[in-house]
Amino acid sequence: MAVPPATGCSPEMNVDNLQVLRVLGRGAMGTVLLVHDSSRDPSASSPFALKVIDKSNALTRHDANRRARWEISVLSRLSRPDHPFLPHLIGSFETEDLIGWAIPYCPGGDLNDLCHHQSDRVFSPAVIKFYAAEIVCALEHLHASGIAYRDLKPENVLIQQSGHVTLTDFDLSQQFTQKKVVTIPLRAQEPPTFEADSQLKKHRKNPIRLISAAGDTRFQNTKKGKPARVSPVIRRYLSFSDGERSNSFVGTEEYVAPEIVRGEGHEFAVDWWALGVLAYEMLYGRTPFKGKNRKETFRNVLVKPPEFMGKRTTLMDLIERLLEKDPIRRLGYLCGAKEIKEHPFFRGVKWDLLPEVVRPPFIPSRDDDNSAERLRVDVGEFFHRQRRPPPSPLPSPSRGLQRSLSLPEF
Ligand SMILES: Nc1ncnc2c1ncn2[C@@H]1O[C@H](COP(=O)(O)OP(=O)(O)OP(=O)(O)O)[C@@H](O)[C@H]1O
Repeated sequence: MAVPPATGCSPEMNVDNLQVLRVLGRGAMGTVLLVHDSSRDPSASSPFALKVIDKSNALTRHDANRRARWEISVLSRLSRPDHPFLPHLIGSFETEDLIGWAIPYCPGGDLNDLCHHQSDRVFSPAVIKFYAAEIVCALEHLHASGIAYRDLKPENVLIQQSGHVTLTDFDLSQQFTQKKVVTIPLRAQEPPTFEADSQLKKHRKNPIRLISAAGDTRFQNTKKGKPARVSPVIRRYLSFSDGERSNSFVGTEEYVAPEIVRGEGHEFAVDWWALGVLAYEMLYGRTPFKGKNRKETFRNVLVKPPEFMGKRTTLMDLIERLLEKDPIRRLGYLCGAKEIKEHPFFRGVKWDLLPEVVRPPFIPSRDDDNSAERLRVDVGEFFHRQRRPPPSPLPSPSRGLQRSLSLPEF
């Protein structure tokens, strides 16, 4: 995969004009800052998000540069034309120490934060329908561009000022040059049985992001995750007669599809699996396969059917069909997003009008953001300060007192 220079495919930005307002988030790969361009927007009325990789960081430098370039190139492709639920690239820069790229700022935080603010940490089916529908549209666009996202999880679904979603973080995505054409028919599925139970309200702790390359060198030696210890890795290329597939182990533990755990080739269907996990999490407040440890989680991913509580609904049916262990039988495998959009859970959704919905379930308040404290330091200086070793601790008052008290003895 050719990785272009950071600024080779996007409007170049002058880093000296970029003023940091505050830190939006820190990921395994870089720091995301809220910035404004002091030359074009001195009053900071239209700030944007700037993701910056510090090339001098020993922990990330092995492949962060390469992944940064990849993310920039994906974003620049997504910007032609823009999609309402995907970010577009505002611009990028590269200096001796830093690579940075700007995307629109999403002031509503992510779906994980939003879920935590619900009284019982779950969303109603109507809210799930709204967010799932927008995510389906975003994935449809990515897949039509030949890109498998491979990192769908609530933390990567950001909420725009309008309340609509934006997917973020494309460094694990992969381009497939060949389009999938499949002729294998879906087999009929037995209707499952369900136990009545109260809704589970526990929430998953921070997921561990996994990247272990089995043939994909882009993801080796990264800080982001420990290698997955799934053995033996059996690759059954022959079970998939068509199309191009990746054999890298990539994704976030609780969201990885069984074919990734098995080390088989995988492609776009891994995103439909992750959508099933996400929809389950929005419904029950926990992911469906989480075990006591990674080994148990993977075992559950491979063999455990998802448990559903309560009266059978179309949402449960959708989730179950997305969480089909065999990717060939999974909803979305044969005809992509079209199949998912036609599922009864989405009945009544006016897909073309989704971006125009004026009252999404949650609209961030503008006041929250204006009241936040602003740093107002330029990007270069911000990272310069970050690299400085922490000052040595001052003597504690009691120690200082003891020392001064003991002075007369000398
Ligand atoms: N456009 C944005 N608007 C607002 N906040 C953002 C934006 N992009 C990223 N963030 C915040 O920064 C955090 C880290 O961003 P991101 O996931 O892209 O970084 P990363 O280094 O790739 O992290 P990861 O560890 O998931 O790989 C996000 O969880 C989010 O809170």
